[in-house]
Parts: sequence; C-alpha cells; structure tokens
Amino acid sequence: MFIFDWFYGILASLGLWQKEAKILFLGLDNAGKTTLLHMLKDERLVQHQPTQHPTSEELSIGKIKFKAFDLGGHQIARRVWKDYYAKSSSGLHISFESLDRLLEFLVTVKFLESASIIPDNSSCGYLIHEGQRIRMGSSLIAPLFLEKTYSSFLGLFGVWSGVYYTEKVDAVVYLVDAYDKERFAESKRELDALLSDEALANVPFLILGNKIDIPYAASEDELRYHLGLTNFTTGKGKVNLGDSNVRPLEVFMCSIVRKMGYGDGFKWVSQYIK
Ligand SMILES: Nc1nc2c(ncn2[C@@H]2O[C@H](COP(=O)(O)OP(=O)(O)OP(=O)(O)O)[C@@H](O)[C@H]2O)c(=O)[nH]1
Ligand SMILES: [Mg+2]
Repeated sequence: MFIFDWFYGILASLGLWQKEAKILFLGLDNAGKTTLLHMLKDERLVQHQPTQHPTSEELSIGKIKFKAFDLGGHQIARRVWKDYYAKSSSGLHISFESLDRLLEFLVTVKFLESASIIPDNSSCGYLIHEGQRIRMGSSLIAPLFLEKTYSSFLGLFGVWSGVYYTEKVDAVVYLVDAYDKERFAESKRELDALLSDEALANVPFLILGNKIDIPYAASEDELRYHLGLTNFTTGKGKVNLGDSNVRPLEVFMCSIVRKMGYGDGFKWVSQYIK
C-alpha cells in the first residue's frame, strides 16, 4: 500500500519504525516546531501561523505508532508544557467552572468519595477516587476513567473539550532558532527548567539548532556554549549509556527548510527510545 510504504519509509529512515514513541516538540515561539512536524508528517514545507493551541499528530499504521505533540512556544503557551509531561494519569481537559459542577455531581452520585479543587499557584487540584489522590494539572486534567465511564455525563454537562494523554514522554525535541542569538538566554532558561524537572528526569533530549541556512546563524559550538551544554552532551553516534543513569542529550544543527540535519538527530535519539 502506498501510504504504508511511504510512511514506513520515513519512520524507518528516522530509526523510529516499530517503536511507539511519544515525542514532545518544545522550544520558544518561532523556533520551527510546527514546520518540523509537518515536514515529518508529509514532507511538505508549509508556512504556519504561530501555534495558539497544542496540537498533536498521532500516526499509527500497523505496529508503528508515532505521536508528536507540538506545543506553542510563546509565553502563555509555555505554561501548558508541563501538562504534557507531568506524571499524571491520562486525562481530559475541562474548564474550571465545569469541573466544579462535575465534581459536585460525581460526589453526589457517590462515584467519587470526595473531590476538591485545591487551588495553589498553579491552580492545580486533586480528586479522590478509590482512595487514590489524583492530581489535576494547571489546566485541570481529570483522569481518563471519567471519560470512559462518564462520557455521557460529560456530554450532558457540555464540558468535554478534548482528551490529552499525559503518560510517559519518550523524548523531547527542543528547537532553538540558531539565527536568533538575542533569544539564546531565554531559550536556555526554558531548557534549564525542563532539564531540571523531575518529571522529565532521564528523558532523552534532542536539541535542534535550526535555521542554519541563514548566513551568520550560530555554529554548533556557539550554540552549545550559549545553552550551557558544552560539557553536558553525551556524544553522537551509538553511545551506550546503559545503566549509567545519564540522560542522553545531544545538539544537532539543522535546516528544516533545506531538509537537512534533523534526520541525524532523530536517528540519534531513536536509539534511546525503548
Ligand atoms: N530560514 C529558515 N526558516 C525556518 C526554518 N524552519 C522554520 N522556519 C521559519 O520560522 C518561522 C517559525 O516557524 P514555526 O514552525 O511556525 O515555529 P514554531 O516553533 O512552531 O512557533 P510557535 O508556534 O510560535 O511556537 C516560520 O516563518 C518558518 O518558515 C529553517 O530551517 N530555516
Ligand atoms: Mg508552532
């Protein structure tokens, strides 16, 4: 079948065949995340509006599953990054008010023992189900069992606005605009926050320095230096990190529009996706 062959070809060339991978595409706005996702998806170069809402491309053919999440990089969008990698259960996205009403209802019908929204700085909340405390992220993520069991109620309440799966992340692809040197510091800050987040401990990071087709874009060494990665990358090629507890991390320079560089990056990262 044409589609199969074509898709298989792309994944195989990226070393992702027969792998079920959840990959997050992160990085500042304008770094090239959406351009990359679409290039991987249909090898087409498309001009995109800045991403306002998280989108995901879930491609699944036969045994091959490949799920990429493209989260916007502008400042407000960065606040939801965490919802995509925090170790919460699978969930669905509902609004604050609706959640309040929904929880009250579920307690009344004794589906939940108790439920409360405990707002803190990140306005996260918890609900208690079968003695377990289930955290809900900043955008209020209720667990999937609600969706499964009570989707009709949710329909009734008109609260369902989409399901987000927040199981384990297999890899993070972090894009940096190598031409936009003024924003290296900002990009470093966001990267540092991700690297030091417990929920992402040991998750492989592929750092892509994009747009090297533009003259005067930073070199790989320059980018490593400005991102503070000079002594932290784990080596290109096949490096067995085995039980060393070291997070795979490497920088690859690329130009998405010229279709170069990122393939090597994906090949590199795929060896660390189990
Ligand atoms: N010169 C050059 N421009 C690129 C390259 N990749 C992406 N761009 C351009 O960079 C701009 C931003 O690309 P997007 O893919 O929309 O960036 P994004 O990271 O998704 O941005 P947000 O959605 O705002 O987070 C677009 O104008 C792209 O055409 C590249 O390799 N070289
Ligand atoms: Mg985008």
